Amino acid sequence: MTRSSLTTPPQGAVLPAAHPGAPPPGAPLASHYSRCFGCGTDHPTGLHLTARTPDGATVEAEFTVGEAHQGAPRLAHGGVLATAMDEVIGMSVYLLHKPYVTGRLETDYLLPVPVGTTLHLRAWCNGIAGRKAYLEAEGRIGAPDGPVAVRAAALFIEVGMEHFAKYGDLAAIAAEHQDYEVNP
Ligand SMILES: CCCCC/C=C\C/C=C\C/C=C\C/C=C/CCCC(=O)SCCNC(=O)CCNC(=O)[C@H](O)C(C)(C)COP(=O)(O)OP(=O)(O)OC[C@H]1O[C@@H](n2cnc3c(N)ncnc32)[C@H](O)[C@@H]1OP(=O)(O)O
Repeated sequence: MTRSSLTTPPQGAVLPAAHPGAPPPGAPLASHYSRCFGCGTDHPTGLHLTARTPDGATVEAEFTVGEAHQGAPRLAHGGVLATAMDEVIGMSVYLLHKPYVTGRLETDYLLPVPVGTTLHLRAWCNGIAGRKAYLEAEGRIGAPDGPVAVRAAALFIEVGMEHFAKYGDLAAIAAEHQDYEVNP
């Protein structure tokens, strides 16, 4: 992955331990919001990513490129692929049971991805320093060990729940997340 210093963990960054409340290996990860473009089951044209964690810290998911995801004819749009990377990375940091948002997302496109392709996605954390989480993801064509089509590196920033109340709709999130303390 070609990555900038902004998405490279600094010295002293630590790898997070799996959260005790992480889902068991192989269990499906619930969507964090039913209308999310990446994982929402109620989104009409979203990516509908379904994911699981093999170890409580990393995430695996599949995304099949459809008609709604084209850029050039019959080829996936690069922005849609970046969304898939953002989402799977977001899911991995979400395993830490703290709210984070994407601060920076860097993407390398290595191969074109035709409509109908299933991308096998994987995301993991390279370290945490203060509010900053340094994460990475890859998407492989056709199989978990298939050729790499997309790689991404990201900096996610930890925020308080007030972030979602101030800028978004905290009530809509809270309605789907009884597990989060909304007014700590
Ligand atoms: C109930 C459950 C919890 C919530 C559930 C709902 C949603 C939660 C989201 C995800 C959940 C999970 C699963 C799946 C996920 C989805 C994937 C998609 C995720 C997204 O799609 S999310 C939307 C896009 N995202 C944004 O909408 C962010 C807009 N933005 C801001 O809201 C602010 O910009 C913020 C908060 C980022 C920082 O603002 P701030 O005021 O809090 O802090 P500040 O600016 O001081 O930054 C602190 C330190 O980070 C460094 N820093 C900041 N930004 C940087 C950058 N871009 N590059 C390099 N360094 C950066 C500074 O340089 C400083 O570094 P230092 O401390 O060393 O000085």
